[in-house]
Amino acid sequence: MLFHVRMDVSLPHDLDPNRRAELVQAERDRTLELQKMGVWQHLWRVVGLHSNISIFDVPSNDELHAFLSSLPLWEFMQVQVTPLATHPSDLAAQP
Ligand SMILES: O=C(O)C[C@H]1C=CC(=O)O1
Repeated sequence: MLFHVRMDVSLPHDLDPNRRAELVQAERDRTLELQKMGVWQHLWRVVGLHSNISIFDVPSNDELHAFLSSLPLWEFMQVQVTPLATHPSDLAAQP
């Protein structure tokens, strides 16, 4: 199942800089891991914001939630999920 996911990150302004650097590195490591697993298929930055638009491919809603909540920045994110279905006019979906 494909999901369009938007993550808006809001780190506290008074977060210790070392803790911030650790979290950002851990997030990067986990993001790369999920991409290598084929779970996190696309990742784009939203221009001008600490936000991203992503496409995930996972078997179920529960597994998507597990992957998203495994992200080190999870507690600092607002996440919007849109499940995707095949569009009948998509050329790639034509018989
Ligand atoms: O910065 C972000 O968009 C949040 C998160 C998603 C990937 C990553 O490396 O960090």
